[in-house]
Amino acid sequence: MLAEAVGNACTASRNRWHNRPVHLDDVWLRYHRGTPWVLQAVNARVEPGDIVVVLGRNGAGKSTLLQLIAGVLRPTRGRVSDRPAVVGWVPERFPADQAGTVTGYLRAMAAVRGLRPAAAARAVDAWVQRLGLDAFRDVKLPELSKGTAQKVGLAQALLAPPDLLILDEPWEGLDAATRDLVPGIVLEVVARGGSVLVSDHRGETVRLPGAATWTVADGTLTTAAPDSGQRCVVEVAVEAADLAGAVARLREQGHHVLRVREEVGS
Ligand SMILES: Nc1ncnc2c1ncn2[C@@H]1O[C@H](COP(=O)(O)OP(=O)(O)OP(=O)(O)O)[C@@H](O)[C@H]1O
Repeated sequence: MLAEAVGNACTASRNRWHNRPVHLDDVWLRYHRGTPWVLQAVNARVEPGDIVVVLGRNGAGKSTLLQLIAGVLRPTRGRVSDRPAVVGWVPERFPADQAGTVTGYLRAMAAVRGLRPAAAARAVDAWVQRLGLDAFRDVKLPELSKGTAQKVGLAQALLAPPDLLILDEPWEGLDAATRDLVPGIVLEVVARGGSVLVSDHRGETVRLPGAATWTVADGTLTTAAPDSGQRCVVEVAVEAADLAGAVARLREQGHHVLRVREEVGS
């Protein structure tokens, strides 16, 4: 199901103009005729470079909204337009009841995303290493633990660098070590001009400082821009021989250097 959904999302959106905001125009969704609306009259845009955290209680409609933006669901009314060429979608629960091994599945997903076999193999190796999946390369998907399956779900979304990365509750299913990798992965997507949406019902937004927040409640969406006064601490390791120069450059660029210490374990 995921392969099909991702394939649909990719082909439906291929050839669209890159680096334009994704628009949601008067989007309404209900799952079945005659049932209550899950989302009503939603208008929003996701700019390139945006990080958006989607908040809301259980059942509020966060996953529904993310799936509409990913192109996995179609609005009942209204439209989602200007979705970029490569959309990475990580569902809340990776559907592990599929045939194949971890590497077999990931290579197939890389092919769905248009990677040639050599590039696919390189991308799979890189993400298998980075996400600590090496020991599970030849394990069949249904035999994976829930947390390991979630990592495969994350890897498949990153095989081709996504212009839009959509993570549904990444803090829920992933192990602690992988959760710690998520902010860095998000920043890499944004640094390349992509945008990222992350849903979160546990209030772990602190892991993504500088993000805009969207709140889903009673079928409506309320958006809030990032706090413009907020500052973040970035730890940067530099060569000791270049320390003075690096500190001077950071100060020239207007950054506040808080302290300098030796890197432990280097
Ligand atoms: N496939 C579906 N068919 C019918 N109703 C659905 C379906 N998926 C979700 N819903 C309903 O739509 C509403 C919104 O669900 P959704 O999963 O989007 O909420 P959520 O905010 O992501 O919740 P959670 O935090 O628990 O994941 C809920 O009432 C849910 O029961």
